[in-house]
Amino acid sequence: MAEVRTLVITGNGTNCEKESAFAAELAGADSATVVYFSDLIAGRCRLEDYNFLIFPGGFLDGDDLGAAQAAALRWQFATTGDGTPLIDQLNAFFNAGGLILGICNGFQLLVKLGLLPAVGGKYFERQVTLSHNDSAKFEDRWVHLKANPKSPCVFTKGLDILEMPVRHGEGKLVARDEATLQGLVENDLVALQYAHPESGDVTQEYPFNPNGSPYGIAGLTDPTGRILGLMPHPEAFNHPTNHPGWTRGERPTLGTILVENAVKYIKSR
Ligand SMILES: NC(=O)CC[C@H](N)C(=O)O
Repeated sequence: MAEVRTLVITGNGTNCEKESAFAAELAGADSATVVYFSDLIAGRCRLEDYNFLIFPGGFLDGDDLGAAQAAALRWQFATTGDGTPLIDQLNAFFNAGGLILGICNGFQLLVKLGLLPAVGGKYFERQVTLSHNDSAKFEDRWVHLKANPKSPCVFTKGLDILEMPVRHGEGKLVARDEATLQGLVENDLVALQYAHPESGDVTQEYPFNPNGSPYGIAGLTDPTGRILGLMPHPEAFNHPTNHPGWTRGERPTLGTILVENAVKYIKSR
């Protein structure tokens, strides 16, 4: 049984790193370490020592130039203590079978880095982006999600309807053209979609779809299913009392089930 060594990367404006590490601990990970991006640059921490990487939510660089845009450039061009490109470590981490979870701002980073959706196995090539919500304002509310049973995603395996909070200003998936969007759907890279709370059907209706994302896209995976990026916050629903309906007896599945699935997957290898 493989040991689950989780790394949560913080600094430059993330704000959900502790909750993300807590979610991994709760899910049974053997360790969950929070490190600053600067620790990677200085060579004090190496990605090869871990097998589960979490990019947490927040406001990297204050969302200047677009959410996670500056951070994506930092990842692309930074070199580490020994002068080698940091991106090589990330590439090697993924090729060694590591799992990657990007939550909200972390999802924006994965998309801008081109790690998602990687249609056709083309990694580190930006294919889509996440842009301003149709409402043109920050959306802070609970949403219903439907997991796509056909998706290869290891995080959403066996799941159906989930509930989680969203809190973002730039959550609408935007592609160059309709064919690109179709490619995501046809390749089952859409892992999670906003759903109507009553029918459970995928929805474009505001506010159930909080940002106007086409096909209700709330989360994407890559062709291997080992990367998940999503706008909602699974780590923020780690106990029944987090849910607004808990005093009425509502007990939906915790958001942290996504992290549990990841931990189980690594342990089963
Ligand atoms: N909660 C988050 O991670 C927010 C992401 C980003 N800052 C946005 O507003 O879209």
